[in-house]
Amino acid sequence: MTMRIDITDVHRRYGDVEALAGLDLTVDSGDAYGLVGTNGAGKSTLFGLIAGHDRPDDGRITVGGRDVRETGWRIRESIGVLPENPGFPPGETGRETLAFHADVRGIGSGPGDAAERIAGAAATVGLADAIDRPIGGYSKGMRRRLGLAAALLANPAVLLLDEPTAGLDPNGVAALREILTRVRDETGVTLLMATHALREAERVCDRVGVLDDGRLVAEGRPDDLATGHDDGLEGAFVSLTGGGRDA
Ligand SMILES: Nc1ncnc2c1ncn2[C@@H]1O[C@H](COP(=O)(O)OP(=O)(O)OP(=O)(O)O)[C@@H](O)[C@H]1O
Repeated sequence: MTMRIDITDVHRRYGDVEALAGLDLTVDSGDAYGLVGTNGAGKSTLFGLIAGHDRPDDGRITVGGRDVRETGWRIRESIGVLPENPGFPPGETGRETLAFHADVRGIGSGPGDAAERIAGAAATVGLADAIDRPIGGYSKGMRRRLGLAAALLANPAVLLLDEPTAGLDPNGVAALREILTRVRDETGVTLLMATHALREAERVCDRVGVLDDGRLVAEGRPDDLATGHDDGLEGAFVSLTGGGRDA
């Protein structure tokens, strides 16, 4: 199953700060969309709203045509989230942590079902051999992949990835890219990825949107956006966001 994301005139204010200022954005079913923006542009705020952890002050967000505020847990099971820094207990094994996530989210109703999902998700992210080792011994890339396995447990139709490659070495970045490409090919999942890694967005995403001060200031295919800029997408980003003044 795959689902489209529609964000229409969404506002979210924190006191005087307007984190999202009338955001309109659509991610087509099965597309990979890269949301790039300056620090504080509103990316994490948007993810919290889509995942149903927070509510917009105005506007509407639908996933698969259903309002994320009204449809409760069933729609949220369709959305997998990889937070930038998933906190995992270092003394637990990967399997114990995934079992906890499956339990909390009610994944796997029949006997053996959750265990099967856990083994499948671990294999998908290349952690089958490490799944019974304590997470304290995992590298950053392995912890990120464990976070991805947790997000994949429910076989989501939509994946939200917040800075998935931040802090990873080039091998870790390549491994994550390979996994995401495979998951997309196999499941047709819709992917929305917030990132500062512009070259990665160029490689992975069908479309890229530039978020600045809570609004989308440009979007398109990465090569179209990059056209006319010596530094490709990076040059386009700098000129669109005023040189990254908050960085
Ligand atoms: N809980 C909060 N209370 C007050 N202000 C907040 C809160 N959450 C976010 N903000 C503000 O809203 C704006 C958008 O923040 P957000 O974290 O969504 O941006 P971001 O694009 O994810 O940034 P980064 O790239 O640094 O992670 C910022 O000005 C931030 O300071």
